[in-house]
Amino acid sequence: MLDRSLVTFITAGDPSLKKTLDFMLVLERYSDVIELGIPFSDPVADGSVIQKANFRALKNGFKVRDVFEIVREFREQSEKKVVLMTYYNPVFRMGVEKFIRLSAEAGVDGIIAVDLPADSSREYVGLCRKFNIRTIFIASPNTTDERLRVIDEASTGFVYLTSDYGTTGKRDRVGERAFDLLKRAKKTCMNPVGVGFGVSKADHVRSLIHAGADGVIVGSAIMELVERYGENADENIEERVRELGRGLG
Ligand SMILES: O=P(O)(O)OC[C@@H](O)[C@@H](O)c1c[nH]c2ccccc12
Repeated sequence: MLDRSLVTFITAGDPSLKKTLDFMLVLERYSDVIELGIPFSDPVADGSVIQKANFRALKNGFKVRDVFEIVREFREQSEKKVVLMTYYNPVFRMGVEKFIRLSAEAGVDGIIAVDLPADSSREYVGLCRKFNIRTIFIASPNTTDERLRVIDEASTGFVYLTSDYGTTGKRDRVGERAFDLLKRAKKTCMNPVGVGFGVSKADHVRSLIHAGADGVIVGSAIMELVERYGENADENIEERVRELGRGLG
């Protein structure tokens, strides 16, 4: 699913469903995969920028079903890959099979269920295979090689490497931990690997791709623009994503 790819993340429904579609149509011109986040009331893996985006979207009345409608409308205008990012709770509440089926019908390519451990995902992975949805599981710097193998086996899209401990959010630099994990993952995993958490400058993108990453994921550096400019963020997003893409070489 990744090959020198820029993956761009936005939270669905912030500041509105209509603007989410507009932003996706900006992102798709400069990125290879769009990761669309489903707002959740207790986003424990997220730093303050994306937390606040979640709360704004929920306050605006976002419903999980809305995300399928956005993807359906996006599909009328673009063939770029779309991956849903969600906590497991909304999937579980809707019913796992129904969630995956509605995703597939809308034109979703993959799902990241961020708090579903790879080793308890058998049923979920089987259903994703059935509906032709790629699975993406997450590994972090403290993940052992043995666990990396389990994560790789459950994944069919790519393996998501978090650059650091803690939550999503911009960081000044890409630390050694990210490069260590990347090196281990490239040895251990059959899937392509993407690195996210803190990637916010073209230089970060360049150094990760140079170190062997198949893709990088950028979220907070985009969502902070939505926080600042709201409905009018399109041009700022375009400028930032274009600049980040330069790092792909
Ligand atoms: O925001 P950052 O630091 O650029 O990281 C990407 C991230 O936003 C996106 O992939 C994401 C948003 N919420 C998540 C929760 C868990 C894992 C990943 C995510």
